[in-house]
Amino acid sequence: MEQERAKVTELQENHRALSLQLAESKEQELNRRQELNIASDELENLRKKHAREMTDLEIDIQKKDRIIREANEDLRACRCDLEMERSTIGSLKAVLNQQSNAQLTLSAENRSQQAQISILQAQIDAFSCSNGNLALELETKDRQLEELRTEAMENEAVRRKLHNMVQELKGNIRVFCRVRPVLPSDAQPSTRTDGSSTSSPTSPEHLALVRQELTADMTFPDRRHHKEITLWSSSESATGRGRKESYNFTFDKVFEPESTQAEVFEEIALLAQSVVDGYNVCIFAYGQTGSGKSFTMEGGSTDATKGMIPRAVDQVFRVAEDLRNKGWEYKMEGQFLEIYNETINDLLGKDEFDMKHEIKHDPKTGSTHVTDLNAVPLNSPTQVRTLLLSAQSRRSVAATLMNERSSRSHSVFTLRITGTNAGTGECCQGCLNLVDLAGSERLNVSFGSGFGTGVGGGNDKDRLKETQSINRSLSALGDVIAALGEKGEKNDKHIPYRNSKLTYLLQNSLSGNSKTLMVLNLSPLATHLNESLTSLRFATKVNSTTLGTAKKQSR
Ligand SMILES: Nc1ncnc2c1ncn2[C@@H]1O[C@H](COP(=O)(O)OP(=O)(O)OP(=O)(O)O)[C@@H](O)[C@H]1O
Repeated sequence: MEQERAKVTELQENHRALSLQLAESKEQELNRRQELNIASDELENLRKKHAREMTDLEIDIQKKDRIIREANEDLRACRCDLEMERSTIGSLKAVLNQQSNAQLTLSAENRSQQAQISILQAQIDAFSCSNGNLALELETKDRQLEELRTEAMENEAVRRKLHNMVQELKGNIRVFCRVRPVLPSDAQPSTRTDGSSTSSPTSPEHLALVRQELTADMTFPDRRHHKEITLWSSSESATGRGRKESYNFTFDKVFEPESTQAEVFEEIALLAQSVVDGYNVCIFAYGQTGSGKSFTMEGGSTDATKGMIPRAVDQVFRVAEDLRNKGWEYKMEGQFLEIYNETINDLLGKDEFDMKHEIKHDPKTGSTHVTDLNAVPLNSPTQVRTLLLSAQSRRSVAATLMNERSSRSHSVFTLRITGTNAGTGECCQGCLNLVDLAGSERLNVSFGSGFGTGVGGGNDKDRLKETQSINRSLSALGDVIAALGEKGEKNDKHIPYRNSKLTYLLQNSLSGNSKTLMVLNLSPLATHLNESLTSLRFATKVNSTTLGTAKKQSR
């Protein structure tokens, strides 16, 4: 028992010792656990830190990778550049080689040119000796040229004077004849008399063919002076044989269809110039409707096609300007009227055509005046062109009521010029009348037997009145010219100027106090051959009419 007790005690002692050991172990375990917790916290922190550092490192690595890639790219580009530079250097070296070769050649050439220069210099030295002589010769030639120029100017003045004298001595109405070209509109089927028509009326071949067919047989035999025109007509004799008859006419100038406005004006220029010298000049266009009167007088809108009125005005202004430095001062004014149904209308007026105008002549000065007619001071040729345009539009406004007014009325453009020379005290007045007559085909009776009042056509009352009035005035013109032709030396023949407004207005231009030119316009068409022959006979009579000598209007 004792033993048992001792054993229990020993066991208890062991138990206590073991409990103590256990407690110590537990405490140690607690401590260890705390340490373990701390260590695992630290481990966690270290892990997080490590992860962060790893992320940073990866970003860093990526950056570095990018930098490396870029550096590689740069390197590649640099290599390319280097390659290119190398090839450039290679080609530059080749060029350099070529250039140095060329330089060698140039140097050789340069040396040979230097040698040539030396030779030339020697020649120049030799020439400069004779240069002095040449300069003297040149001076003499210049002097001679100047003398010739002065002589030419003097000759020109003499030529003009002689021209005026010839024109004064000639004393008759001069007549130009102008044939207009065939126009595309002439080839329209409506113009054709045979009533035929073809498939393509506007093709060039067709037009050429139709033109040939339509054109009257006309020739111009005087190739040198251009003064003749011959018309040919074909007819059938009683025996059925074809017969050709020719009609030859001679005028002061004949203009063929190809003639230009400038060529026609060249012949008229000196007449226009005489106006500035103080003469009265009258140019009138005569011919059937559509024969080119308005084209000749007024013309088209371009410089090449402008007609006699604008060209004459330009010329008058040019001459007046030239005479300025000889002390002459000029004043110019323009009037533009039409005679329609024996009534004068002011084409430069502002009102309706209801004003009555009367024609007055001053026997002392030989000047003509139309009452209440607008006289527009003219300062430049451009202003005249504007005036002509406004007159045309005024006429065409009337034409909407009257139908083709221009061929049914006479128009008269008048340019008056007054010149004074303060130095010499001289004064002169000139007057230029440019007349576009109504179509002459309304005259059915030929000149010489006296123009009748045959009616041209149409039942319409206005047309009848127009036709009668045109007939009256054109036949009055024929009568006046016939009477002037018969006047002879005694000067006692009555001239019926008062029989129409037209002849009364142009009295001073027709009575010998004026240089008068008639431009006969002809149609080239075969259908108008008879009308052309009538016009040519009338013009021939006019051409042989002696009016007297034009007088200079000066004080
Ligand atoms: N020399 C020419 N060159 C070119 N075309 C011309 C020529 N002459 C006339 N013409 C043309 O012929 C046509 C008729 O001419 P214009 O009107 O001048 O005739 P006109 O005799 O004045 O007729 P009207 O009596 O009806 O006024 C116009 O189209 C005009 O442009």
